[in-house]
Amino acid sequence: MENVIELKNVTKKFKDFSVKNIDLQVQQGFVTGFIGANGAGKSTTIKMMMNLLKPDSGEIKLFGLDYKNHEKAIKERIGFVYDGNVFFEGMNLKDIKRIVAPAYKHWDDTLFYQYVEQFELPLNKAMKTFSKGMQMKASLAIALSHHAELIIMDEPTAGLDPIFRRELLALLQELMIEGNRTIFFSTHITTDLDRIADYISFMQSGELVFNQSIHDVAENYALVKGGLDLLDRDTEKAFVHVHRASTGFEALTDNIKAVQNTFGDSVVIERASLDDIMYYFKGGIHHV
Ligand SMILES: Nc1ncnc2c1ncn2[C@@H]1O[C@H](COP(=O)(O)OP(=O)(O)OP(=O)(O)O)[C@@H](O)[C@H]1O
Repeated sequence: MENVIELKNVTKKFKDFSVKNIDLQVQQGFVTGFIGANGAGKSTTIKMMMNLLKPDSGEIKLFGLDYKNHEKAIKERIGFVYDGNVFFEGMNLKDIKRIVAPAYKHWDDTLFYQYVEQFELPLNKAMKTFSKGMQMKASLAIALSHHAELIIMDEPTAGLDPIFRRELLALLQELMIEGNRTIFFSTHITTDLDRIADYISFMQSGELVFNQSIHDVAENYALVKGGLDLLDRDTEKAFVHVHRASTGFEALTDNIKAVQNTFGDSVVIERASLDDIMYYFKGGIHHV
């Protein structure tokens, strides 16, 4: 299976924060949701994938190509959407299209106008008058109109109303029918991912905690509830993190089998949501 995105040991250091030793492979033909708390390093990683930021060390390849020698060829194949006004504020969508279209070999005017109509976007109004949702739609219409094989989005659903968010997810699903497309996007709305993601990449404090299929995440992680008397130095090893309350404990495990072997029927094991997983990881790996 071809890796559309490949990061090998990628590191980027800022004054107070680093993205560290990221190894990530994104396979062709799947949707990957990129999750993590505020400031985890998602946007920094996406910017490096887009060559908007240079890593201090490590290797980044898109479609097996590096940016040093193949920037134009790579960008031709990517549709990039991010939360923020990419375009010149005073311009309208028609002017922007006139500038952007010639940059792409596979630009499709018919498709562009189809999205403009579908997203109900005005062509002659200055972009600065657009609402956040309209700006996101405009950014999407441009990104989708050159038959990109890979769509990379940084929080595309942020600031969108629930109806358009759902429409956007349906649109992304439709785009995936073509088979060889790949979508990689960051989001804080993890329930969106239950609808469309095949893989989940989870970043915390500048490190990639995992990149797993949504099926494996469900198989590997669970919430465990039980009495405090069950916890000791050894039994706690089965957990990523434990929360204690006077009524008992609640913990996240990444090893359901070990929990079953250790505790048997004396604990309750429940499905962990992506939010649960992020919440417990934030508590830190806690083996006593
Ligand atoms: N150019 C920069 N110079 C210095 N620090 C930076 C720079 N860009 C990002 N950072 C810092 O890196 C950290 C990670 O930021 P980043 O935007 O990658 O996180 P994120 O996971 O996308 O967060 P959010 O979900 O809130 O958008 C933050 O602490 C931020 O302040």
